[in-house]
Amino acid sequence: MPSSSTTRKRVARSPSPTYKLDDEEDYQPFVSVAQRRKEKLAKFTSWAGPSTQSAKRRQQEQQETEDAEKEQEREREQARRERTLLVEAQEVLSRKAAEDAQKSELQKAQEMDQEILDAIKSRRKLASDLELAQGIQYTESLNTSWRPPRYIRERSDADNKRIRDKYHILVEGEDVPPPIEHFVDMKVPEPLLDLFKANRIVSPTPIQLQGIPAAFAGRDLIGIAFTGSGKTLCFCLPLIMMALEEERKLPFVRGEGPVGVILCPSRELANQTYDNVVSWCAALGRSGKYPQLNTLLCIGGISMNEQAHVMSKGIHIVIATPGRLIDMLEKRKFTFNNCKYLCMDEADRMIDLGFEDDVRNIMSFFKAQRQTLLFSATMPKKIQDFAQQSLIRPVLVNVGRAGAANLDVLQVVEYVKQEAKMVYLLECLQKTAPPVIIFSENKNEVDDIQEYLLLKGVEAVAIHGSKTQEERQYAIKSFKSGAKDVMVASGVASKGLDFNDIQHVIIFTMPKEIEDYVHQIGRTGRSGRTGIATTFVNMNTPEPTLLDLKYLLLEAGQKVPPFLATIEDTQGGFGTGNGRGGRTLNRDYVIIITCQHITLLLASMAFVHPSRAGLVPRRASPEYSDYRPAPPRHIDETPRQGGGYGPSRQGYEPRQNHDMMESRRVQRASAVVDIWPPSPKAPAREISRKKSKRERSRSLSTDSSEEEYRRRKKERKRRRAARRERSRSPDDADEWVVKAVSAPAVAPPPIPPLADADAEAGSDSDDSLGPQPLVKQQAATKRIDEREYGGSLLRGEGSAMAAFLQDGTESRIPRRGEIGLTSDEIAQFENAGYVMSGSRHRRMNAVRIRKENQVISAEEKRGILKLQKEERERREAILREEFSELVSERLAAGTTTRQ
Ligand SMILES: Nc1ncnc2c1ncn2[C@@H]1O[C@H](COP(=O)(O)OP(=O)(O)OP(=O)(O)O)[C@@H](O)[C@H]1O
Repeated sequence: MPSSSTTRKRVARSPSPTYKLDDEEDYQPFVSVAQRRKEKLAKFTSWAGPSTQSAKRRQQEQQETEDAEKEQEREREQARRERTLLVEAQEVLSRKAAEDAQKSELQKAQEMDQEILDAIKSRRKLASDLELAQGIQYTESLNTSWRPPRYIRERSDADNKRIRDKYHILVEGEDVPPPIEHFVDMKVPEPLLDLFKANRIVSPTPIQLQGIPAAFAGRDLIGIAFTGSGKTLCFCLPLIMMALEEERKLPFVRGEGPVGVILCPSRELANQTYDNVVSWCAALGRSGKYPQLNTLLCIGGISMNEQAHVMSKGIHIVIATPGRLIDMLEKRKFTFNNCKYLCMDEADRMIDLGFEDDVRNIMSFFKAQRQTLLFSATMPKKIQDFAQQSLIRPVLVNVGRAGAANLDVLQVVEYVKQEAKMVYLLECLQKTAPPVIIFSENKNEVDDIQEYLLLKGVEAVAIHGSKTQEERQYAIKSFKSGAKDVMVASGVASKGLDFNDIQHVIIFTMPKEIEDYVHQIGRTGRSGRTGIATTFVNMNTPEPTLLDLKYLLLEAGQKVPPFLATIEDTQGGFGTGNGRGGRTLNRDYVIIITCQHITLLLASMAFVHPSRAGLVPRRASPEYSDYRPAPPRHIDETPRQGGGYGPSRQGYEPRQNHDMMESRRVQRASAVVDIWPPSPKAPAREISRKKSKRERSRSLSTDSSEEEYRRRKKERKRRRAARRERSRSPDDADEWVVKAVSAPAVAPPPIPPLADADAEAGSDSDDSLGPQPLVKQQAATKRIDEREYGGSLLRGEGSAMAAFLQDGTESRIPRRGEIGLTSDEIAQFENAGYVMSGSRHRRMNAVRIRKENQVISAEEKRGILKLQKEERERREAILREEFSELVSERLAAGTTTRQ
């Protein structure tokens, strides 16, 4: 094989290189490119000489300064953190005070005036667009059929003032109706009085005793009274009475009504007012004396189908939240054609918290003048002023200061660090027994608190604006019924809700506005009971709020904790700047005085919401979930058929139906009915205070009549003394004076001339003393009946008197002294043909009946008692006998069985 034969050639290889690792002379260490560039750069800069070095120094110095500044800033930050917000706020305020001090008094006054002018300029009256556009201005209050009882009408102004002072009631306004201290005197229907009594409502509270008469009289009203003082009754009762009257005039048919509407800022409050009104109307209806009234609850979150039964009839009263009411009115579910009454509960909150446009919108649905009532426990002066401009001859009834806390609430303010609040809450709950309400401004916090309490085993429910209507209703219901001990709530439950006997209110987070605080603590200490309110504050609580709180505590005579006491008002009593709460009223007051002349000049000008003028941040409270901004309304400039401007609401209504409703409205307006119970008589205490007619006429009389009066008075005195003397004599024991009639009754002798009779009867018929003459002379043969004896006799009395004169020899006349005449004098009058006056005769009749009913003499009575005794003894004897028989039988039976 040739391949095998090939020989391998030897190749001489070059020797392998030798590395001299330990040779360091030529060694070049690896230097990265970046490093090399850096070195090169350094070389270049070193070539730049001494100027570069100085730049380096500068750089270094700069660095140092920066570091120092940073250090200082850090120290400042640390110091800032260590300082409380209160100190900071105080510094700001003192800086502001120093600035203010530099301003002249004139400048300050000008600024204030400018502030209020700005507010006034763009604010319009609370009236409908139609009224504003047409310049309709009502000058007279609504006319009603209610009149106070005569004795109250005749009461002097000084007496009225005395009553108001007694109850600490302040009133403003022209011709204010008198205060009335009893429901009966207000002419409240009897079925309601009974119901009130059953609910322990016996006499009116101060706001009621002045507010109800004013509202009954048809006056526009601003009612301010502390929480739990019974304002609800004060504005519901007049509406109920008005509805009763309208229904009586002409019963409401489907599509008619309502007569009046009550607006509430929250659904829960509307629900509660609805319950009250329904129960009061039901009591009236049940009595059978008054017609049944239909009340509609009109709030968001419920289906109106649930109330289809109400809608299918005429509606008398609507209780609503603004959003749903506008919705219903716009859908023409009902109209305000017959509506004459508008009440806003918690009115300041409604006007101030973003409902103003809604309220204005609602007002534009009214077709005629209405009676407007605004009620609240808090009513800053600005709102009062604004409201007064919008009302007609308003009466302002103020019990205590607007915005003052209820004095029945013990207020405790505690400094609790934010992180310690939750734990402290549990401890705080131990203070009292349930039920307890905890308020927090923040919905998330409300949920957190509820969760925490549930975890700790506390039966708690929560309510706030983001909960569904069912959840809200469940919370209220279970808390009211006592199934849950604690309710955690946001502001939505703070106004107007009347829970049973709340023991303790805990304010977890202090609300920014002091009015909200007043409403929140007002859930306890209601209708005369006492309660506790504990409020947590800390450095997060704004200083102005703390200041308001401090002044509120001072005003209510409560303990001010040291940390609150140290806070000083650096603005010298001129308020917190929010322009509303507590102490800020001073400021409002000053503004009103300094600007009084301007206000007068601007009386006809429109008003603006302070928020629009940039005075108060405008916000719609998120708690009021019913709040919807008013839809933009197109104001049509063309006058319409019905006269007026604005969107036509009549256009939707079928003409025929409208005509019918209109004619019914006119018919109702022209009808006159009287639903008021009769005027009660003046109670004894009033009579003693009241000047008698004679006294009054005496003050106007001449000298001769004065003499005559004295003579008569003397004569009366003499007769009275003689009567007393006789009554003391032992032989005067005979009770009855029997008129001696010698012959069968004859016609009465000729009566005195009528002129005398007139003179006698001319005085007050009820109060006149002595007998009354016959109206006309009777034929001698004619049998006389009651008619002939005058209309003043009650039925039956005349016949008795006729019988007395004609038939009876045994007829009796009253006891001596009972009518201020002796029996002889009476006999003389009787013989002359007089009969007794109405009031005296009534008494005589009563005595006669009593005597006639008294069928047994003392002798007979003794006989009866004797008989009764004998009868009792007889029966006892029988019983004894029966018993001894029974015993002997048993004994005999026992002996036989033993044998
Ligand atoms: N004349 C009265 N006498 C006794 N209790 C009354 C009287 N009038 C009302 N009340 C009771 O007082 C409680 C509080 O009444 P109401 O809710 O009307 O107070 P309010 O002034 O409207 O309170 P708020 O300002 O919180 O809304 C109710 O339970 C009510 O039944």
